[in-house]
Amino acid sequence: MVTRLLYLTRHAEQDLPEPSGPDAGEPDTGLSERGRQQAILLGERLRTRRFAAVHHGPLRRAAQTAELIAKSLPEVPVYETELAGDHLPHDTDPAGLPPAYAEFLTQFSAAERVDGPRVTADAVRRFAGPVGEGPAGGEPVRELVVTHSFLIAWLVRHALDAPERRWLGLNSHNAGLTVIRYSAAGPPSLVAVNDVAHLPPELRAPACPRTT
Ligand SMILES: O=C(O)[C@@H](CO)OP(=O)(O)O
Repeated sequence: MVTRLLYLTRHAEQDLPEPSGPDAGEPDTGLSERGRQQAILLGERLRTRRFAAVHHGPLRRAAQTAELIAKSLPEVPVYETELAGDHLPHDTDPAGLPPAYAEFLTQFSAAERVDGPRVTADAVRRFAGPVGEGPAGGEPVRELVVTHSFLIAWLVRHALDAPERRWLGLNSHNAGLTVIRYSAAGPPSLVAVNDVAHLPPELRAPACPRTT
């Protein structure tokens, strides 16, 4: 088995229009100008690493982030995958949770509570473990996944073997970097969590507010 270094980033800042009504839903918009700068800087930070692939979710904010990062990673294949999409990772029982978390969970439909955990379990099977084969010479396989806050929270929780409800409250910065190391020698280790050293202070957005 070959060690996998899984690089995870939440998409860069989204360009959000003014809310158009309580039932408008979340629009599938691309990046703001700040978001574009965040993505470019993350790409420059990753430029010296050798990646096997970049994967991104289908929504425009993730696709555009991946596209800008990939400009710094020529030769690296880029794949769109639903596994990196924005899904509720777990149908968490609100009983006993702090009221803010319980309230947060009420927004998800029955379908989202079934489909999200199923896709997320597939994502764990695909990304969260060492790989069967890799480059010669013992070099780890690096993959970058450009995704959304929920999947990063779930993979961090999974790496720590923390109770399932603890995905709540793990929030990611736009274009923040989390790196998880999976080897056959032991449990996953968190190499970096929500690292924004590549962003100047003015580009460090506050953490995703949804579950705080
Ligand atoms: O909607 C949100 O709060 C998160 C959930 O994953 O998505 P995003 O990272 O796209 O903001």
